[in-house]
Amino acid sequence: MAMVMGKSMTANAKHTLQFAPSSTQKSQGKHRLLASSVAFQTSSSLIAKGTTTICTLPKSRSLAVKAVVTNSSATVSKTPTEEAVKTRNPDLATVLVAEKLGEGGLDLLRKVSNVDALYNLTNDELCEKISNYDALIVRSATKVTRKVFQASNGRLKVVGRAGVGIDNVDLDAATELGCLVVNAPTANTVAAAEHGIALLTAMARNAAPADASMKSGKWERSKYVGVSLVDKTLAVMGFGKVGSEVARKAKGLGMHVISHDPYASADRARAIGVELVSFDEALARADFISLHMPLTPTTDKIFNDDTFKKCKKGVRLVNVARGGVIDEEALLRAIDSGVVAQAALDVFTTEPPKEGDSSWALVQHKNVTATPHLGASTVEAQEGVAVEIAEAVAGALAGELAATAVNAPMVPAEVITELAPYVTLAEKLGRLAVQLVSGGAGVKQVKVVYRSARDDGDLDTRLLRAMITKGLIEPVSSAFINLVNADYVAKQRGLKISEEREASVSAAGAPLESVSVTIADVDSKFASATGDLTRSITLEGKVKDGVPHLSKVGNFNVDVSLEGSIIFYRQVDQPGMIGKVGSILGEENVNIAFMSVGRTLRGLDAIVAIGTDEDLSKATIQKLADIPAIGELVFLKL
Ligand SMILES: NC(=O)C1=CN([C@@H]2O[C@H](COP(=O)(O)OP(=O)(O)OC[C@H]3O[C@@H](n4cnc5c(N)ncnc54)[C@H](O)[C@@H]3O)[C@@H](O)[C@H]2O)C=CC1
Ligand SMILES: O=C(O)C(=O)COP(=O)(O)O
Repeated sequence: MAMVMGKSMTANAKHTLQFAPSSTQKSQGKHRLLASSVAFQTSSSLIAKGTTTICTLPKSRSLAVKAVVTNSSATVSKTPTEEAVKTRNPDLATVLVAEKLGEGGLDLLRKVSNVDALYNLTNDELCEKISNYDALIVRSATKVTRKVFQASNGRLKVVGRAGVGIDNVDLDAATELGCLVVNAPTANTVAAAEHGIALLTAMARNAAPADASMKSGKWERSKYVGVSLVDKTLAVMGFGKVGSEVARKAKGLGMHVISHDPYASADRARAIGVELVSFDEALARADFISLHMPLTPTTDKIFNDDTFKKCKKGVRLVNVARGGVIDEEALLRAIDSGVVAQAALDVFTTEPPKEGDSSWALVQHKNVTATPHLGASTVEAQEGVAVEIAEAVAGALAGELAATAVNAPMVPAEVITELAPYVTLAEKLGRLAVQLVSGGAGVKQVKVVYRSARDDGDLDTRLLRAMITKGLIEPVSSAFINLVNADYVAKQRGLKISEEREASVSAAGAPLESVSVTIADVDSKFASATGDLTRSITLEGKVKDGVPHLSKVGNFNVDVSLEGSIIFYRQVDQPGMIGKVGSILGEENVNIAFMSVGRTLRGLDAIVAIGTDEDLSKATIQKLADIPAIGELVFLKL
């Protein structure tokens, strides 16, 4: 008699708890996030409609989301006060705010988490502390490097960038380690655009040097004759949120505005009277150039010696984007040669500039107007950004994937709502299937078949694939898997997941009729789970009345709700079996939640799937396995 207990696998099975939003949170405005958030579900429970869990933390650090005001308060200290540590609520997530954040955001965070506001940490100090935190909030000064993610030992689950540019966060490292990165992309747009215009006008009229001259007691009217903006051509490089706002304002100043942005829509540009042109044409025509693109490998030093050669002599340059989009040495040369008449810079390659470097030399140059990265620094923008990022981080900790996630696929809220029970089903199928694998060859090939009446374009399977991956990998490893890193982790482990669609005519309205997961090229602890192919394990599931059900084990039809734990066994189809099994479970106080018998032919074999509320002891499993008519038996945890 082949009898296998699922012990070694189940011992490894991890229990994760989702962060589900409470009504309190929703009443505090979380519903705004839900409207455009991606949800992600864990193994442990069903979720509120429209949300799914992106972050699952070990139970000990689970976030009981409730309105609790902790005693931790904003401080400029580098370590939390003893009082703050003592009064920490262990049921709440702990958030490190590493740069100055508006009070509105801090208040919001304090209601749902323990908050340490510790500013001016060095990178080493951040690395030392980060393993104490579930979330980190930064602005542009903190470099969230791979070292930081590694130093967190897997605890850090969310990084919130209180602003737009995420060039100070190592997104590859975040993604690989399953850490969600969110930003606050809208609240500082107007501030940055206003600062761009402030620098443009201040530069044209020499406001800063004239002010410095007057403060030194001089009255130099002829030295500071400026240039007019009206009728001049402004090239806005990057027609995104800030760029288009600058364009709108510059139109109001009577400028002729052209723009280069490889991804901008011509209609949007036309709507505000802006002509979209090529990069070279923008340079050739502009009297003023204003930079508004992100710093990426493509835009790194996009303004260099070659670029400046293409500019009109005497062009004036404004940069409120990122210092790195300009080769600063080349800009110094261009200013010295008169190609660039003036520059107004808010951002630098090195912030703050250090004596001797190119940023420093630019700041000191008489033709340069400089501000210390002030684009987002208005009272209004900082309050807005603080609330925007606090909502995004709290939402992510509560299991929602904020609309501003920058390293996870965005799935519309209505798709999440619709797929929620299938997401649970997908994880549980993966979790069950991998527990049926025997031997140490490892799972390398998995085929997922979605039976659906929907067209391909009408069924987004990314969430389902990610959850199957989670289910397959988490029970047999220490990996933490979520929507952020599922594909990455699968690839790292050489796990190939192929997806197929089968058309079905039934299940009117439902996105899916069934999902099946086949692990190929493995031996099974439960031979009956192998389907038509030898050395493969196939499980199929369906959603009934919103509840995930197992519908097939190998070629046997079963119907068992996927809750609690499951016993599978193969038995000779004969009377009295249910009674025998039931009384053994009863003696051990194990409650049967569901039971399903699937047989091939009367009198031949049957597969029985029993859902139990309690776990089975080794002795109970042995007693069941010893029943003579039972051929093979496994106990699996969901
Ligand atoms: N100085 C400061 O305090 C602030 C700086 N910023 C920076 O301003 C920049 C723009 O921010 P948003 O408008 O909010 O971002 P956004 O994402 O709305 O716009 C960026 C635009 O740049 C375009 N782009 C990408 N590559 C380009 C290229 N090679 N050439 C031309 N355009 C390109 C994109 O298509 C997009 O339309 C970012 O670098 C951001 O970090 C934003 C806020 C405050
Ligand atoms: O939002 C951005 O991209 C900014 O550059 C603002 O940076 P800050 O948050 O002021 O350090």
